[in-house]
Amino acid sequence: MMKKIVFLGCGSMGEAILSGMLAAGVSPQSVVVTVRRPERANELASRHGVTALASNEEAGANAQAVVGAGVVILGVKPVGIMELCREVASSLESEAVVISVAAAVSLEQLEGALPAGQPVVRSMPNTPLKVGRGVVALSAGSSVDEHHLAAAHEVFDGSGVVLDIPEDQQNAVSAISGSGPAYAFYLAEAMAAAAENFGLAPEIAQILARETVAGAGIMLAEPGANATLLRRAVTSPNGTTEQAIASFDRDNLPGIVLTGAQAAAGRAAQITEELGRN
Ligand SMILES: NC(=O)C1=CN([C@@H]2O[C@H](COP(=O)(O)OP(=O)(O)OC[C@H]3O[C@@H](n4cnc5c(N)ncnc54)[C@H](OP(=O)(O)O)[C@@H]3O)[C@@H](O)[C@H]2O)C=CC1
Ligand SMILES: O=C(O)[C@@H]1CCC=N1
Repeated sequence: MMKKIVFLGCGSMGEAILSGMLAAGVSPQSVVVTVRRPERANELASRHGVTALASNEEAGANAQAVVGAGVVILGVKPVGIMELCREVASSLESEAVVISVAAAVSLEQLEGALPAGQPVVRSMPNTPLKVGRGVVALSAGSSVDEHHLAAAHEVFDGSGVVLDIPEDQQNAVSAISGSGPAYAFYLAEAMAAAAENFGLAPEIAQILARETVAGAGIMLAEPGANATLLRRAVTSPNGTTEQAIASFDRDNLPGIVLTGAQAAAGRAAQITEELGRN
């Protein structure tokens, strides 16, 4: 049987990873999750068939969960993650691979809160892992060997593309693929609002925007797909799309996206610094 996989914290991101992992064939019997609220624990247990513990109900839930675990995924918010590391430190197996999904929390900060020599991997996943189309970037800590890194890859391999990157690129990755699903959803929201502005019924507006962004995403997911070529295929010379793209260019949509991504990466750097002061 596969060694136990533990999620300490299982909200939006944790559940997306969990869903992708189970869909890829991992047995729910090998998974234990912890959350704070009992109602959330019950929800996860009944939805996925995993063992779920609530730390508000059982004070030692996190420490209890990591005993005997081969992989421990830290799925909590950056604030509180170091406290969580210290809470479970003495219960971790020395060979357990600790994978943080937290934006902005450095390997140095994580390693400082865990036992010396603990293998730690910093990751930046995204929620499309839930549907098998995620992207995850991994950066290995100082005690990670090839077996530990392979174990981290194995967590995500069945539900998306896994990349190995230097840690100093993590904030940039976070600003593109970590936050990126929100940018795509925001575009869908803006398209629906534009449709309503034309006088279309709200439910029709939602369908048009949702199906269009989803359909375009599926086309982009085809092997060898190229966003520029796909865009050009819609843009007839002297046609209608051309006018919309020209308007987006005049309003500098690429510049707007760049400034937004820079703001996201800047916030990550700020969070790292704030955590360092605690
Ligand atoms: N959301 C995203 O798209 C992405 C998020 N991330 C990272 O993922 C991490 C989690 O974010 P997200 O999933 O959005 O946040 P959520 O608030 O949705 O999830 C946090 C989870 O942690 C649980 N939790 C908090 N404290 C404890 C504790 N002490 N012990 C056990 N469980 C605890 C919460 O339980 P309860 O529900 O009971 O309160 C909840 O299940 C963040 O660090 C973020 O940077 C990274 C990439 C993308
Ligand atoms: O917004 C956040 O902080 C997290 C990290 C990347 C996506 N969501």
